[in-house]
Amino acid sequence: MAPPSMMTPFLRSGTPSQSGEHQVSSAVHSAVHSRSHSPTDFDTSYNEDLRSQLKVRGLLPPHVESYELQKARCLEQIAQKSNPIDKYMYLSNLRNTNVNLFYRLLMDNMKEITPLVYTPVVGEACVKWSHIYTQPEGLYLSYADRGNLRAILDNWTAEHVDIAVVTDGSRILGLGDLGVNGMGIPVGKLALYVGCAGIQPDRTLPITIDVGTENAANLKDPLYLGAKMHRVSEAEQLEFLDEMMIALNDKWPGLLVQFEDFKNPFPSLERYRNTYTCFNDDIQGTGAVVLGGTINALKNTGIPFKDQKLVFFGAGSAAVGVAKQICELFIKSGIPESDARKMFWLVDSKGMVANDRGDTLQEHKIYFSRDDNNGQQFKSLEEVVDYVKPTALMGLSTIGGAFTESVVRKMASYNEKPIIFPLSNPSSKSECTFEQAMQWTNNKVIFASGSPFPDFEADGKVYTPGQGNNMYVFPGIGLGTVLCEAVHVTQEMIYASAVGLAESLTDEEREKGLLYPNLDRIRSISVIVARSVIRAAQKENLDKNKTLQWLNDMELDNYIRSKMYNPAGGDHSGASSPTLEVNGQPAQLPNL
Ligand SMILES: NC(=O)C1=CN([C@@H]2O[C@H](COP(=O)(O)OP(=O)(O)OC[C@H]3O[C@@H](n4cnc5c(N)ncnc54)[C@H](OP(=O)(O)O)[C@@H]3O)[C@@H](O)[C@H]2O)C=CC1
Ligand SMILES: CC(=O)C(=O)O
Ligand SMILES: [Mg+2]
Repeated sequence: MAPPSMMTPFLRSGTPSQSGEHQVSSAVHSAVHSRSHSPTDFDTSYNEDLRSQLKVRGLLPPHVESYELQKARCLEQIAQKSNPIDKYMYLSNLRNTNVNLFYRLLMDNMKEITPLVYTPVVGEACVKWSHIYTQPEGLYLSYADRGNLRAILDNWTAEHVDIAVVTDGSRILGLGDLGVNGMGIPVGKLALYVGCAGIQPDRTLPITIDVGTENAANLKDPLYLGAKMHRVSEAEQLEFLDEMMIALNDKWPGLLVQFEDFKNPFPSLERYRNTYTCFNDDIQGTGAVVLGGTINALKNTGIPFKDQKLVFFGAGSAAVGVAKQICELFIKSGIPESDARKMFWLVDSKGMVANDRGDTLQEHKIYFSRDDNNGQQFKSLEEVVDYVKPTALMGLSTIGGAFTESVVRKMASYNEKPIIFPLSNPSSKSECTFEQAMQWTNNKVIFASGSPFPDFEADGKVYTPGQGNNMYVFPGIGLGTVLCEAVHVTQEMIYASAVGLAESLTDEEREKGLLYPNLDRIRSISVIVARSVIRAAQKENLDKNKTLQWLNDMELDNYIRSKMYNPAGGDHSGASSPTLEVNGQPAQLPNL
């Protein structure tokens, strides 16, 4: 996302940035006119009238192009780049110079482009961030600026911000502490907010807080863009976050803050969930997306809930978030809580999580810690799988390849249809691949992974893997929260998003045994998720926008669609009137 000063046609305010606007626009294009141009003015699809209005006649090549031609050029250029990081950089540049074209391209080619702007390629981009950096794409809040954060927010000139995604860079995907190089994650998540749920691009704000890093390579790297210091203490970080939350809500009251990729995300979630409008995507969004897929997977096994046994490899924020959401499904189905929590076995770096293991368990592991292992301790995943004989195996460990052939074959020997979800990101950290899971289970596996894998062909049949990635829910959670102006994001709203997702499968998708809908339908899925979230917020009386209560579901869906950003036409669900403005007036859009 370009800073708003680089996106003039979307901006409703004419407020110049304190420092950036003149500098940025002159860097893009020498100021040959009194009116400084935004990069977004340079769109070859603009017709003659619009070119005149914008004073860009002569600055653009003469041929007025259809979107199809523009798209063909973009796709050709992407195809010509020989490595993923070059494709990522091309797309970043396109987003910063022609936001409409970027989002049309993304929306029309979700399956192909999402992996280039999100997992897996965003992982590589983050690792290399300080080396591939060309321009600011979000707000960097430095520890050195504590006490002054409110003033720094004024440098971001957007009049409105609906959603901010914030990371401290301490656990970027499964790649560890990347410090400020983690900026690729808020940028990528917000691109999906726009592409998947139609949040207005100029109302999104990627934030990376720089509170140090423990990444030794970054600390030594002369090109590293963050402060060369070790991380501040947990208490100091919380104090900094307190200041940030106050400042954000002062500048943009009621904005939604999404916390992302914190190594220890529990303290901030507990601290802010009942005070501000916020959620943690790794605990709650992941919990919801995996619950949604699990609801469909459990149906496919035909095994009653009470007989399900789930082993989690990894017992961090994502694993516990997922286990809690699935546990809630069991409880809501009538299984007593004391029995439901016993259907889960967690495995961390020290082995199976049990009360008598001899170490002090972190707070978040205690709920699912076993007390029925009669003193037996299991160090390896395989030992736990032998002991439990699970119906489902979930991977949220950051350990690529951890679901070995032996483990996966055992899952297949215990189950007619084993559920195996290697959910760690990016692809290099996936606990196994789709191909491996298929081959080692004789194609019986019910599968979803965090990062995308290609289809697998066997016996003349094409099998499609599920992608259990929170990208299926966080855009809709955000959209619903923003539209009904929910004051908090509650567990009921998160749970509702999962149920909405699970129910969004078409009959055809169900017949094929899919767990998640086709990604090409993501905009309509986000409408369903948003509606589910809004209804849940209304039930809890957390919605400030009461007018939506009067709408039936069809009317509410139409309302949601009408509010979704749509880049200048195209046959996308949720098409709304274009947002392009010229000198504060709605622009006549070219007929694309
Ligand atoms: N698919 C999706 O949508 C999402 C996927 N994820 C992915 O999940 C992964 C984990 O994220 P998160 O929970 O936040 O990270 P955490 O760091 O909080 O958790 C990682 C967990 O894995 C355990 N672990 C690490 N090494 C081993 C090992 N060798 N053997 C067994 N367990 C091990 C850790 O053990 P210990 O507790 O002992 O340190 C910890 O419990 C990441 O790869 C992330 O990309 C996250 C969010 C969404
Ligand atoms: C997808 C995601 O949020 C993660 O891997 O952290
Ligand atoms: Mg994450």
